[in-house]
Amino acid sequence: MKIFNAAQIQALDKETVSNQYISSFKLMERATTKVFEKLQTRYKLYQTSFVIFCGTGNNGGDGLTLARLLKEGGAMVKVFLVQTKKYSPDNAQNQDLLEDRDINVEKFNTKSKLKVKKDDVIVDALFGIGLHSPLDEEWRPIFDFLNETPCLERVSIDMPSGLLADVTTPIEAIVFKADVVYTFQLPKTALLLSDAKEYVKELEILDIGLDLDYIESTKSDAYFVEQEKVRNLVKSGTKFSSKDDFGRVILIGGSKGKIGAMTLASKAAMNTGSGIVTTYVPNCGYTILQTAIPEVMCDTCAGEDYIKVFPSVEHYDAVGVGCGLGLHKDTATALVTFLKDNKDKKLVIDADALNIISEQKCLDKVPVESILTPHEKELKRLIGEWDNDFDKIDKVKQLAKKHNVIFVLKGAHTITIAPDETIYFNSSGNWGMATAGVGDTLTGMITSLLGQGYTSKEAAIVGVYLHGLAGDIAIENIHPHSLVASDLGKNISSAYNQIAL
Ligand SMILES: NC(=O)C1=CN([C@@H]2O[C@H](COP(=O)(O)OP(=O)(O)OC[C@H]3O[C@@H](n4cnc5c(N)ncnc54)[C@H](OP(=O)(O)O)[C@@H]3O)[C@@H](O)[C@H]2O)[C@@H](O)CC1
Ligand SMILES: [K+]
Repeated sequence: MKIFNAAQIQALDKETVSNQYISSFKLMERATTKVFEKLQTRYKLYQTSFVIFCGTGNNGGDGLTLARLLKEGGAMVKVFLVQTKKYSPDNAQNQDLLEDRDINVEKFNTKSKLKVKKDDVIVDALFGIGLHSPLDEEWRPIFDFLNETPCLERVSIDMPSGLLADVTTPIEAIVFKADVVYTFQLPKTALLLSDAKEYVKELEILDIGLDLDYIESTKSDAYFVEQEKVRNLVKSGTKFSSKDDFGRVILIGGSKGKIGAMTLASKAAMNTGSGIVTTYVPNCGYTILQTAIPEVMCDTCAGEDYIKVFPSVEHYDAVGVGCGLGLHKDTATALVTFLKDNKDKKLVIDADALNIISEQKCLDKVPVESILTPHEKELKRLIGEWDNDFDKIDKVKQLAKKHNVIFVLKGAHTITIAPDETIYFNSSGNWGMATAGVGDTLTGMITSLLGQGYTSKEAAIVGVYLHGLAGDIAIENIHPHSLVASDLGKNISSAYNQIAL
């Protein structure tokens, strides 16, 4: 699914109205009906009272439409409407339709005293994608009230008001803190970034039937990766496949006390479908690995507790480096030599291998089309501080382009950034996955896919999605708090099955 900026969405809105021969009023009704249907399943309408805050534009128009639909659905509804001289035409038309409906509509300004009861649902329909700059300070008392007053839940239509869709919103800006945001048709970049975590606790994208031809023909560099995209990329075996067809991969890493990372990565590589997985660990890991995973071959180096020499990787289709590797200076020297000696080998680089690359300042030695999978701290060591998420993405984009490598920035919507400056936000996964070893599992999975013949970009996109989906399937039976990295490995098979459906 493409991600559009606000201007592109507004153009899409116009194209839809023109190509589908409908009025913008009808489109608003269609969009809001989708929100209404969501609220209908979220709450028992006849027992719930909604206080809807409406702005002066079409976001406010959605709020007014919703008020009518909720009232018809049996809910109690109260509307606060921003006082102004000029409302958008669809907003004004929906105001007219509220007359004689026994809905209390109260006009307010930034100095007004508002009232919400503790079991009301607050609906924020103040500003949507028409917001052109951060809100003025005069709005602070209103938003402080909306964000702090006790209520049942906070719902935003399209955008949490105050959040800009496709450029950064300053940290101190005034923004509504939504429990759930129902956004129309396509996600907006700001909704997917961790900077917005306080404002978007849950996100749902509602298909409102906007013009598909326009979406198809409009260029975008950013995508939201969903199941359908991954389904089209996943390869399957044939009756005559042999283990050689599924790639031979090697995972290099481990140090005393961190062999578990290699166990997780190797097991995940097997479960993702590699024909043959070899692990290369220091001596202390040999018995552990051979006992833990009979399917994996184990090779060791001269070092007892850490890796002193890297192996030859000539005969492998893909190489994963870094899980549990440690930062011993001999390991660091060996890694730098390894990078220099294997310029033509695409690598998956994670954890301490990334930390060593930062310390040794040798990103330029990383083979082209390698995949780097840093979490936030590892990324900071690589690129330094950033001002905000948009700045972070820009910096990584430049680096990916300069070195011709892929970055996988692990997080809530793990972001894959390719050297051609395309960006992929992942849609699968859950908070239970914020636990040790989950990154090692991902490294094993991506390495496996690379070994199976996926391009680097595909391996990253598919690996990240599959990994998140395995986590989502795991929490069907395990509480997110109790999820551990091994649960992901166990559910890769179910994730494949679900994608194939
Ligand atoms: N996409 C779709 O297909 C569909 C979209 N739909 C809905 O339309 C919404 C977009 O509506 P929209 O364009 O009318 O803009 P909206 O967000 O209501 O705000 C406009 C008002 O805010 C004002 N304003 C702006 N910045 C400001 C600031 N910093 N501080 C103060 N004021 C500021 C601005 O003022 P002005 O720019 O005129 O000076 C204007 O008065 C979209 O989010 C979705 O909910 C659905 O109905 C149907 C399908
Ligand atoms: K809103």
